[in-house]
Amino acid sequence: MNANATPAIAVQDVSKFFVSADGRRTRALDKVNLAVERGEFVSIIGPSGCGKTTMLKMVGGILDWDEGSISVMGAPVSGPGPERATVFQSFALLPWMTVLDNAAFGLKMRGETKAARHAKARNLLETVGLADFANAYPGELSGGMQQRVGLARALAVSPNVLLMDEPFSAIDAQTRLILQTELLDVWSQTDLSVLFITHAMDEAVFLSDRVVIMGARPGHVTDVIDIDLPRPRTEETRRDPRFVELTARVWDRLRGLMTDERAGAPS
Ligand SMILES: Nc1ncnc2c1ncn2[C@@H]1O[C@H](COP(=O)(O)OP(=O)(O)OP(=O)(O)O)[C@@H](O)[C@H]1O
Repeated sequence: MNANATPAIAVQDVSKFFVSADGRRTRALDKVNLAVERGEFVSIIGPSGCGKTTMLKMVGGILDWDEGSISVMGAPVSGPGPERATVFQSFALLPWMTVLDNAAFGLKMRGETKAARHAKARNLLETVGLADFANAYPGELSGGMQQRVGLARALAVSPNVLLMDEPFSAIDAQTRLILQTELLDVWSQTDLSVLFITHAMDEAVFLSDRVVIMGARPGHVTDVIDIDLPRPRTEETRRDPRFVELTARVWDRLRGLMTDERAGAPS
């Protein structure tokens, strides 16, 4: 990490309002501050509706905000950009395209030649363990395999910043653990900065350098927990007493927020 560089993602005092069908203006996010340093892996966790996806969409440049500023790699966000790629919960693959063409899709949008984009996509399919499935269609793959294609597609465009919106939540629990390790393997070989949304506390702790906890109504950052577990993280990490302790700390904080929410208290 270059300590002198501007953060990969800088969200400063950002507020967001939504207007409902009856014209009511609701504050969805309240003065959110968040930084992801270059090469850092940061997760956001928080109760349903606290604005996690809204945050990610704003950083991705597909949703405007009302107050504050957001910059990525030192430049103000004014729309989507080539330095950012997103991996979605729903995989968002095109069912009529082969795995290879799905992985190469972002490169096609950038106007790269077929030979160049296929060569790059093949490389990435190899990285995510799907080299033998290049000619298959998404419908022929398991959920875990489809999400590996989603990851290959995102990485193909060589982003600086990877935005991940609950990417493993539709995947069975065992495969999910394997994908977490695979993601860290890929990340450790790059200088990617990752902003990762999850509902799973153990996932947030296992993956991250820092876990950002958000409360709801309106969405705001309540805590940032440093995850001082050594890397590389392995299956041993999950049995480390420090891992258990940090996961419990995240849960204590979240449980407090949820209890406050049920009682109608501000968190
Ligand atoms: N397009 C929209 N119009 C109106 N309200 C919206 C819109 N999108 C989101 N909201 C509201 O903003 C708040 C934050 O939503 P968001 O989807 O970002 O939360 P979240 O933390 O990602 O939730 P979940 O964990 O359930 O996915 C919610 O109260 C939601 O109802």
